[in-house]
Amino acid sequence: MHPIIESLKGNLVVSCQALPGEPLYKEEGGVMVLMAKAAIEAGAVAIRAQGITDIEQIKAAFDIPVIGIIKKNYEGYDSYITATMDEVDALVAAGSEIIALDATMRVRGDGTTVNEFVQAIKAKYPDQLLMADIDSLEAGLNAAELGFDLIGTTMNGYTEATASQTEPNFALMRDLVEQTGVPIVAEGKLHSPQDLAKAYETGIHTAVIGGAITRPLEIAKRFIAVTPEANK
Ligand SMILES: CC(=O)N[C@H](C=O)[C@@H](O)[C@H](O)[C@H](O)COP(=O)(O)O
Repeated sequence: MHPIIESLKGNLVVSCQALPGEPLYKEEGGVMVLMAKAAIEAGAVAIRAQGITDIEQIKAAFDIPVIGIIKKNYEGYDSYITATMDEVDALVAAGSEIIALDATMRVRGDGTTVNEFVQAIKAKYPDQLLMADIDSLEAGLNAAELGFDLIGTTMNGYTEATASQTEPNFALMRDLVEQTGVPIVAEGKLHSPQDLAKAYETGIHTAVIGGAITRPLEIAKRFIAVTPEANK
C-alpha cells in the first residue's frame, strides 16, 4: 500500500470546503486554511479541499496530504466532483497527493463512462493516487476493478438512486470492506464522534468528516431545529 494511503489508516481526514454562497466562502481564500489549521492541531492527518485557491493555501501552510477536488457543474453532466480532465490537470498541477472524483455509475453528458475517464487519467498520470466518490455497492465494486486507491461513500444519499439515505450508510461501508479489498473511506453525514466510532466498527480504513466540523451554518441549523420556537 502506498505510504500516503497507509498514513490515513485509523486516523481522521477533515474536509474543509466552502463554495460560493456559503457563509465562509471568500474568493481570495484565507478561511479554509484556518479551518485546516484547527483540524490539524486537533490531530487530523489529511485535509480534503475544494478548488485550487484553497488547495494551494493549505499546501503552502502545512506539510500534510491533501485530497483535492474541484466541484463544477457542466451542462448535461450529473457528476460535479472533478468531472473532466481539465479539473484533474489543475489538481495535479496544484500538487494534490490524492485526487477524488465522482465514480458513480451515472451516465455522463459527454457520453463517456467513469471507466473511460479513469483510464484516461491513469494513462496521463500513472502515479497519481485516486479516490472514488461512490454512491452504491455497484459503483464501489466497479471502482475497485478500476484500480482506485481509496473508495469513499461520499455520494451515498446524493444521487437519485440513493436519495432516501439520510444517515451515514454503515451497511454500505461494511459491504465495501468485505467485498472490495480496497481501503474504504467513510464519508458523508457523519455528524458526531459516535457516528465515527460506529463507522470504524465496520472495518473502514479512514474517514472524512466535513460539515460537522467546518460548516457552521449546517451545525447551527441542527441546534436551531430543536429550539421550542422552531417547533411551534
Ligand atoms: C455530496 C458532496 O458533494 N459531498 C462533498 C464532497 O466533497 C462535501 O460537500 C461534503 O462536505 C464531504 O463529502 C463530507 O461530508 P459531510 O460534510 O457530510 O461530513
